[in-house]
Amino acid sequence: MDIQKIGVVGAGQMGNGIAHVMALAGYNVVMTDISQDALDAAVALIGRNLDRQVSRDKISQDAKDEAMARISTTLTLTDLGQTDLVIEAATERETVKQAIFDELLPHLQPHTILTSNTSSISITRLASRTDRPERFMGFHFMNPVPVMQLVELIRGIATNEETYKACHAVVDRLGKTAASAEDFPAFIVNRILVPMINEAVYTLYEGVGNVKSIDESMKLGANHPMGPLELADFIGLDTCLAIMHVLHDGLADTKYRPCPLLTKYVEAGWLGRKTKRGFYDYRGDVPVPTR
Ligand SMILES: CC(=O)CC(=O)SCCNC(=O)CCNC(=O)[C@H](O)C(C)(C)COP(=O)(O)OP(=O)(O)OC[C@H]1O[C@@H](n2cnc3c(N)ncnc32)[C@H](O)[C@@H]1OP(=O)(O)O
Ligand SMILES: NC(=O)C1=CN([C@@H]2O[C@H](COP(=O)(O)OP(=O)(O)OC[C@H]3O[C@@H](n4cnc5c(N)ncnc54)[C@H](OP(=O)(O)O)[C@@H]3O)[C@@H](O)[C@H]2O)C=CC1
Repeated sequence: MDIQKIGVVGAGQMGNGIAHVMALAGYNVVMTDISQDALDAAVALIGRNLDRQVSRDKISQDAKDEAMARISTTLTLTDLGQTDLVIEAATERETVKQAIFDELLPHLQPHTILTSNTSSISITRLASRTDRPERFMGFHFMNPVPVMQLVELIRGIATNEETYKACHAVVDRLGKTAASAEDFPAFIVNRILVPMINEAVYTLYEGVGNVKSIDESMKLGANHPMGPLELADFIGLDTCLAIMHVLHDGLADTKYRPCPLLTKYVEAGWLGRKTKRGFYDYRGDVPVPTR
């Protein structure tokens, strides 16, 4: 199947990264969001990230200019009607994703593949409520998208081989590595990574360490590039909590119980870097631990 035009729903940190790498690989991209501010911020950030790649001789100025010219934005979801592949990267809430699919589906061409960048939600369940479960799958990028090599591909129970192969070919064209994961809660990476983050929050909650000592211990003691609390802020605490709920509900095992302190931060609206406060406060020149 020949994929040329790609729709990206949600212009947050994942949506902008997905649009960036797709445009750089030569795909035409239409990005949509409910907020014009989010779209403007995403385009500006893509421009800055591409500039950095130019300044480090990773790409040419022409490649940057061509990539920017391939990205268009719209507030109207139905403008994605002429795309060959849609990647939904909106907020990690099933009702939000469901409402997007309900509005979008009547306008999609029959051949269009619909995918979700969900971190954890059942692909089979999302697919079952669409008109194309055989052309639906999980297309899970890692953050930051321009840097991370892996893309998890998750087939729902009904996903057909042609859809899987077409998505795999897109990952290949991006120069990234596809890993197949079965459709169980949070797939592979987040099944392992997010309980580790949740455990770091319990370590903080129980007073075993503070934010600085926990992050430093894991960076210097386990060679992680970021400490678990810094990483949680980077991912978004709302997303981390949503993933823990999916694991807890989907596997019915108390070992996945979300830490009450993680819930508290989300209740406060302290969602990490994107709201400028989480386990660190980012409002000043340097991040300051909040505990
Ligand atoms: C929740 C989910 O569903 C799944 C997930 O994504 S889980 C999260 C997975 N991601 C991780 O675990 C990331 C862990 N952190 C890291 O790997 C590193 O800290 C990092 C790559 C983010 C930054 O690395 P660093 O060495 O500290 O910083 P730095 O040297 O400034 O950056 C390395 C490169 O990344 C680029 N980069 C860093 N942050 C970036 C961003 N947000 N967007 C685009 N590019 C970025 C830099 O430009 C630099 O590029 P070059 O090599 O071309 O020069
Ligand atoms: N953060 C991460 O590290 C990773 C996240 N993911 C997944 O990617 C998805 C997006 O996450 P992320 O980018 O971090 O989240 P963000 O919160 O950064 O961005 C989500 C964006 O979606 C927008 N949005 C909300 N509702 C709609 C809608 N109905 N139509 C269009 N856009 C909408 C939000 O707008 P507004 O802000 O106005 O609500 C926001 O701009 C989630 O499913 C997440 O689990 C996958 C891999 C890694």
